[in-house]
Amino acid sequence: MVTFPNAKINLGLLITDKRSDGFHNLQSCFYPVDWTDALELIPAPTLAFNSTGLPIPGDPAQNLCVKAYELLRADFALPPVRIHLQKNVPIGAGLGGGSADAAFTLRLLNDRFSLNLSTSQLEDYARRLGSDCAFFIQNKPVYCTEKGDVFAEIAISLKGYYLVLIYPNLVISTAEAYARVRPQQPETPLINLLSQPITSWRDTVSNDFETSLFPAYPLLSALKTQLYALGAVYASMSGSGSTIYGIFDAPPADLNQFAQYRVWQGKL
Ligand SMILES: C[C@](O)(CO)[C@H](O)COP(=O)(O)OP(=O)(O)OC[C@H]1O[C@@H](n2ccc(N)nc2=O)[C@H](O)[C@@H]1O
Ligand SMILES: Nc1ncnc2c1ncn2[C@@H]1O[C@H](COP(=O)(O)OP(=O)(O)OP(=O)(O)O)[C@@H](O)[C@H]1O
Repeated sequence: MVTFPNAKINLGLLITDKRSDGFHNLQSCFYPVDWTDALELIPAPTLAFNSTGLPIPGDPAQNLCVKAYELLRADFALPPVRIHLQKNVPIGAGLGGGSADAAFTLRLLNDRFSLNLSTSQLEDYARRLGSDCAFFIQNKPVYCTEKGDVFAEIAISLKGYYLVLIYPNLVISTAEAYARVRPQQPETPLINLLSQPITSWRDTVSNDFETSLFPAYPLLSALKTQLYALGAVYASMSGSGSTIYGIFDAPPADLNQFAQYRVWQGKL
């Protein structure tokens, strides 16, 4: 069985306070994007994992796909499998790539071995693997709060818009990015700002990680400025970076200026 774990972008990201467990509460909208890895799972004599494509730092035995398998094997009599991951989505990019791989592994195992786990049970397992993981179980636009793993409906559709993602070959660790932020309660909840027309977002919808990361990495704010200069209706950093995205009414004319970076473009 093969599936295609996709990336996400954050439409706004407000970090409101630090929790007693060391994590941060946030407000954001997660929006799925069609930049994908490929994940294959087949029964095998022993558990095996390998990946192709972008190199994944760290021990393969600690890969989030393996962790997802082991999490379910602790509760169910799962047979051994061979997991193959073709890694395309950049890492340390704010695109949730590793989290998607973990969530899609849970979903594949649930389907392949008829575990009959409900959506909310799968989300509970996903939460144990990472804050972003639970989103990828339903994988639809949501408003999220708390650690980024509690979801509410949001009436938002960017259908018809065009998205450009620029990954500037810069790995930003999520933990380090959180360590640099100063949490702050917003005057207006993000959901109210997102309910206004997208043309207003440039002045109202922000990503709090930009405040601490842009001074350290001027390239990131330069990329955002370039996307606005190309006509983006809205541009921002995704998650804890380093990907900068632009939302356009129509495909932008000239992306050659980003040739040295990894660029993804497509319809939303
Ligand atoms: C930046 C976002 O991508 C926004 O969508 C997410 O909040 C990050 O989620 P994630 O990569 O799944 O993060 P996790 O693997 O759960 O946590 C990595 C590290 O980030 C910090 N962390 C993460 C999520 C959160 N709400 N508060 C935090 O402080 C913690 O130091 C944690 O040790
Ligand atoms: N399947 C996987 N894909 C990517 N990274 C993985 C995976 N499994 C484990 N990891 C580990 O997670 C680290 C990346 O985590 P990090 O949260 O910074 O990035 P991310 O998963 O690309 O998404 P985001 O930046 O949105 O959180 C890698 O350095 C790697 O050690």
